Amino acid sequence: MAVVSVQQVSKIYGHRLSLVNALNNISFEIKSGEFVGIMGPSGAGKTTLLNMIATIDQPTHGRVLIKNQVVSRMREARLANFRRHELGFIFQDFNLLDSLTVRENILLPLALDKFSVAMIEQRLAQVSRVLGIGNLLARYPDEISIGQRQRVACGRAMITKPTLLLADEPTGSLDSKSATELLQYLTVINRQEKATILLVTHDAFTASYCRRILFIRDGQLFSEIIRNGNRQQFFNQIIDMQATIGGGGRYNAITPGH
Ligand SMILES: Nc1ncnc2c1ncn2[C@@H]1O[C@H](COP(=O)(O)OP(=O)(O)OP(=O)(O)O)[C@@H](O)[C@H]1O
Repeated sequence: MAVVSVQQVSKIYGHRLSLVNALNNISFEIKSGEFVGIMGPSGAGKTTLLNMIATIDQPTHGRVLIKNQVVSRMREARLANFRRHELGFIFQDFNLLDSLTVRENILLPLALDKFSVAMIEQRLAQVSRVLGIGNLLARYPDEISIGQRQRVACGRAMITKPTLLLADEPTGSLDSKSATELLQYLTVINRQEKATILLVTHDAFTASYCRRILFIRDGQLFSEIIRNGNRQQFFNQIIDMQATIGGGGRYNAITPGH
């Protein structure tokens, strides 16, 4: 089943005299349980595309469906509810609240729902186990490492068991060891929790954990590669494609093998 269906989406920013065609008639689908990356040179339209799928922004033309619902035309009140139940977000800068404990941060998305205490505890235990943060629950964000903070942010994104986990440069603020750990956790989440994951990255090492990469350039789908062999081979394929597409990335690739 297609979890995400992007149908002939275009996005034009600006006014009559200064129009920017950020996305240009782009179409693709993401199936349930996939782990997909979006890559492309700076200005290619990656964030714009992620924002459309995240329901943060709306296309100028075309439509975006998530679980067969047209989110690109949904009214805000319904959208807020949809977002809260169906989507999980992981940002580069974590967005944790410093005045709340790790436990409170993770449970925040459940605050508006009426779940039983037993259900909440069970889900928290599950998420903490998958992410290895069970011993950090009583601490505050400034009492844990950067890598642990990103795992907590990941826990908060997962707590509602969202249909789709969206990540914008999730390893951008992490050192290579923490980045590797996070990517291994995302792989476990993808396999064990059957979470569909979509991430945007400039970094070939991060992208090599995905199973499929969509490359975009000038707001259009340029190419797509699917992982068949091991991660090192996929990493090399990604580097080759980056060279083909031109522009590479803003960040230096973290070399694999860490
Ligand atoms: N709010 C906006 N108003 C006008 N133009 C915009 C706006 N947001 C993005 N753009 C333009 O749309 C194009 C795509 O931008 P976008 O941020 O999606 O690219 P990106 O691939 O995410 O780039 P980067 O890798 O540098 O983050 C760029 O030309 C950008 O300048």
